[in-house]
Amino acid sequence: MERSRVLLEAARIIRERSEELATMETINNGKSIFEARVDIEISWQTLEYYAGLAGSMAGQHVQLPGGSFGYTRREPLGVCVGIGAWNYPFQIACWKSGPALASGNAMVYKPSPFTPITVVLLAEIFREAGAPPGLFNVVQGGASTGEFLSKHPDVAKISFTGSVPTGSKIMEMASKGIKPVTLELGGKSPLIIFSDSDLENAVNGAMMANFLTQGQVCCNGTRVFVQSNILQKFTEEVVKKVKKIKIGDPLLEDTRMGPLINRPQLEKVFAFIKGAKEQGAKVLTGGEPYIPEDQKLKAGFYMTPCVLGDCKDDMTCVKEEIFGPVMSILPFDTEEEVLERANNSTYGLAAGVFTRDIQRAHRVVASLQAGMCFINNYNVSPVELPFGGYKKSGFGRENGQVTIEYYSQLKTVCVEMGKVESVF
Ligand SMILES: NC(=O)c1ccc[n+]([C@@H]2O[C@H](COP(=O)([O-])OP(=O)(O)OC[C@H]3O[C@@H](n4cnc5c(N)ncnc54)[C@H](O)[C@@H]3O)[C@@H](O)[C@H]2O)c1
Ligand SMILES: O=CCc1c[nH]cn1
Repeated sequence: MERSRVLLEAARIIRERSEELATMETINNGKSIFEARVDIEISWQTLEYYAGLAGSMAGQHVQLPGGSFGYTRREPLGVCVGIGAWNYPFQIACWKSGPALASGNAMVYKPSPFTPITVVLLAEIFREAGAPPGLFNVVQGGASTGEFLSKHPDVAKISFTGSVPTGSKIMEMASKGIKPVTLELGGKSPLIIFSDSDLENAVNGAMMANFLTQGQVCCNGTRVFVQSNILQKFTEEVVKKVKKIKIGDPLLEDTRMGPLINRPQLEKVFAFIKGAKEQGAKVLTGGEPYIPEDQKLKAGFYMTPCVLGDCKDDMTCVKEEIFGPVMSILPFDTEEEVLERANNSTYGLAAGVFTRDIQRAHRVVASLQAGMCFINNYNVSPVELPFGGYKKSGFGRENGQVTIEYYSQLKTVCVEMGKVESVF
């Protein structure tokens, strides 16, 4: 209950300061203030949710013959390290610290060097909320700092959010110390639109699946499979909507797309679009540098959101994670065919299906190789639901009750009520 009170107070402070925190997150990352507000809301909800679980953590009591019994205790791991990506800086820190602190651990958190600011505010908020000094710590730095923390003998667990290559290195370092890891890695998720979908919903779902946070979202449904008989109508509607996305100063109320995180990321996205064109894809809209009118924004890393048509499964833009505002549209004919193509990826973070046929919806998600599946929506993140990947998208989960298991260890106590029967 003591941990619960600290988390609830931290959630209250975040709620009270949400406008200031959202503004800082926009400055930190470049995402629109509109989206940053949602991130902050999800963040305090996360702390409230784990505050609710903190007081009810319990083990099991197991009866054994002769009045003997056993019981289990759920115990903290110790010092947990959180290493975060730059796309949801404050929210990722709350997704990790909420369950870590609720379970009785301390946390050392390293944000991405591209977004160092808001997690420091989170640390101040935890202190103000009554967390003892040293319970939640922020260490700034890049790869070498992350490696130092991952190898440190006093660290009990590492929870990592980032790319597959870094995740693989972290797993290797953790293996030396036999430390548990949670890996929230990248994706190239499929979104399947059947012709019986509510078209307006499906189009809105595809927009949500591709263009939040300038397309820099791990679970984005960037391979949009559309049943051939609605391909033309769907594509027209999506292109119309994408052209209307308001790009510009992310601190303005009506902006929906700010700049990408940095110059290398922008150039990487343009290289994917160039490669897509060379491989035969057609740019239906966007994919160009965007120079805002406002003088002070001219050096920003802006681009117009892009839709690619005439895509094929073996194109690089369809196989690899772009991590930018680029949607690839792929036609399909049958359920069987689309399932095989959707699963033909080394990733397995998320997947989505739009259909009015509820039996088909459940049949399809049961066959999809992805940790987070959406039916008739995409990219909603309720804290009550576990989130995480299959295959190279990682393992372990964030959010939901199950995450307590990733931040605690189980002790079994066996109690003898009779005499010791020695075999010697
Ligand atoms: N599954 C998820 O929940 C999720 C969420 C957000 C982002 N991502 C993924 O993250 C990637 C983009 O983020 P990124 O560019 O920040 O990823 P990244 O792997 O480059 O960096 C992530 C973090 O790891 C640190 N790091 C880098 N090298 C390290 C090393 N050798 N040892 C220890 N730490 C190291 C970085 O400083 C940063 O804090 C994408 O692939 C995206 O899909 C996944
Ligand atoms: O980027 C992936 C999804 C997510 C949102 N918040 C943390 N991870």
